[in-house]
Amino acid sequence: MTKQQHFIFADGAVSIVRNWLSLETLQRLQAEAVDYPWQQPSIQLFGKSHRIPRQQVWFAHNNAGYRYSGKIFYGEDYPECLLDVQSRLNRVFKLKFNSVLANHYRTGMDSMGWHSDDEPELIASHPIGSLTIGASRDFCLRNKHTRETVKFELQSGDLVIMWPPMQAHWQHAVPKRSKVSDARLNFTFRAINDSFHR
Ligand SMILES: O=C(O)CCC(=O)C(=O)O
Ligand SMILES: [Fe+2]
Repeated sequence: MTKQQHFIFADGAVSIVRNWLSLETLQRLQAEAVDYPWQQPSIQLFGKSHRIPRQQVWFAHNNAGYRYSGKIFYGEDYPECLLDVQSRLNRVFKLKFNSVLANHYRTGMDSMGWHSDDEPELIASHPIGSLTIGASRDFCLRNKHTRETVKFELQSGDLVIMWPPMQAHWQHAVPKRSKVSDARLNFTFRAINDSFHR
């Protein structure tokens, strides 16, 4: 039995299912991800161009467009194992994920800053699901209004579901951890309106 934890806030909720991915699927997905078309796009910050501190790939049904880091990315076709995992998530939790941002944190020096997954092309009434493989990292949540923060350590195989209206009221981040030398993969599944950027 996998361990489940549910955190209910006044303005959102988070579920964590520890060890949701079997070791076999985890290894298959990790092997598949070696060949993903990883990118490290640049963003403009205070007039200067910076590469994001991690690698990313956007996969989406119907090659749906997603605007992040100031650019529109059109979704790559789904790799086989990632599609299997998404189908299983959709079946088990009765969800409609149709896109996923894959993140590769090469070491603890790679990170993701505070943000909400609240872009207008995402369907706000649908949860966000996130899977972790590899190094354990802290996943931090911060309430936009009260600044309350909550920290979870995510381990290989863990599934997180952020339920609406979490993205409207909370931000999340994966801070740098200089002592971590191993890589971490994260897959953040979303439901996107695929006719938004046409
Ligand atoms: O790596 C993580 O756990 C979070 C990724 C994330 O927040 C995102 O892709 O929007
Ligand atoms: Fe996010």
